[in-house]
This record gives sequence, structure tokens and C-alpha cells, in this order.
Amino acid sequence: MANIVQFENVGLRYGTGPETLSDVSFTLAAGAFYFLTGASGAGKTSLLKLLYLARRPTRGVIRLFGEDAVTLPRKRLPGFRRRIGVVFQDFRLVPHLSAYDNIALPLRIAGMPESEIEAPVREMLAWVGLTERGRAKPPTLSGGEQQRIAIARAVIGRPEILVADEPTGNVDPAMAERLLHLFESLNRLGTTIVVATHDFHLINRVGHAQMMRLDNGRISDPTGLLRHPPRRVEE
Ligand SMILES: Nc1ncnc2c1ncn2[C@@H]1O[C@H](COP(=O)(O)OP(=O)(O)OP(=O)(O)O)[C@@H](O)[C@H]1O
Repeated sequence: MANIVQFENVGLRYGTGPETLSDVSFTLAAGAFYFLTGASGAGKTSLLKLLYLARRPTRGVIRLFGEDAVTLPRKRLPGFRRRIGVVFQDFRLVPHLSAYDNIALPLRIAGMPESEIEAPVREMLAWVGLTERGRAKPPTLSGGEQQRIAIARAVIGRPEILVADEPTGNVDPAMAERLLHLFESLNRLGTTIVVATHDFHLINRVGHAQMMRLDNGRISDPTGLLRHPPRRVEE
């Protein structure tokens, strides 16, 4: 399996503070499923921000899709970002837009003609089980419903990598299970999944997932799996 992401001795410092991430090295295999764990403040969100190109590291090498992502010219960033879907910890839905329009947003930003947008948005609404809620605005949706709209928006552009930051933080166990099914179905289609979570029940549910743990800004990889990822277990 080819590596889709490679971090080498990556460091991240905010302002003049201490390093939030230090000497972070790992590779992610295309099509695999990863969980990123670590105590609150360990640096999980920071690592994900580097991965989805919201920040550049202060040192080290990041390769994405086989290219150097650190020195990538600015004008190529949007094209790269479209290949990575992100489900934010706080959803970041646009409150005055309907669920339908939130899901359609990435396609509209990419300039897709309106006539080609409706079918995929309807398909996404059905996939997340919210066909009847397309007209609803985010503030009128439950936390779990908002989360599913955020997932639909993250994947409508068929990204190669899906990154989710604490996706089950605010939902009950039944909804967590449902979200996990969505991630697993995407993974079966070949999407590489990276989920930051504290939820060990969730982690134990995905037998073929691999673990990355952050401790004080450093990756610990006691199993050595990340340097030599095994083939994904096919069902
Ligand atoms: N924009 C920022 N400016 C300065 N410091 C920051 C910024 N973002 C994060 N930090 C600091 O970096 C450290 C790691 O934060 P981060 O949000 O990456 O941790 P986390 O593991 O995702 O935590 P949690 O599980 O609570 O979400 C924390 O000490 C935090 O205060």
C-alpha cells in the first residue's frame, strides 16, 4: 500500500511558546484507518491542522500525496485541500445556510454548475439519514444531526483522506456507532480515515484500525505499526 502521508521530524511552535509538537514522524498508508489518541492538550488538533494544511510546521518534512506539502506554492493549496475532507470538533456549519446548502458548499466553492449539485447533495443527505432535514438550519438540528451534516459536507467532494477531530465527543453511544458505520463505509471505498478521539470504546470497535498516540507533543508508537503499516484487513 502506498504512503499517502509522511511526517518526518515535524515540529510545531505557536508564537514564542514551547514546541507543541516535537520530532513527530509517521507514515499513513493509503486506504487504512487510523485513530489518533492522547490526553487533552497533547497536540492532536495541532497535528490534524498540519495534516489538512491549515498550518505549516515550524520544522520538519510533510509529504502529502507524494509531494512536499511544506513548500507547496500557495496557489496549489486549495487543490490539495480539496483532497482532504475535514470534520471539525465544533462542526463549523454555516448557521444561516440550510443543511442542504451546507453540504453543497464545497461543490459551489469548486465552481460546479448548479445543475450537477443537487443529485450528490441529495445522495449525501440520504447516506447520513437526513433526507427529511435538508431545509433545516444548523441551530435547529441536534448535535448528532449537525455532526452528520458536517460529515456529509466533508465527503461530498470524494476526498482521498477524511480527518475527523473528536467526532463522537457530543453524541450518545448509539449515534457514535452510527458515525463509525459512516467512517467504515467510506474506508471500504478506499478513503484513508484519521480520527482523533478519547473514546476507547470506538477504537476497540474497528479491528483493523491502527493507533497513534501523542504524549506531550511526541508520537509514541509502541507497536512499530506506523513505520511498517500492515495491509488493511479486508472483510
Ligand atoms: N492557536 C494556538 N495558539 C497557541 N497555542 C495553541 C494554539 N492552538 C493550540 N495551542 C496549544 O497547543 C497545545 C496542544 O493543543 P491541541 O488543541 O492541539 O491539543 P489536543 O490534543 O487536540 O487537545 P484536546 O483533546 O483538548 O482537543 C495546547 O497546550 C494548546 O494550548
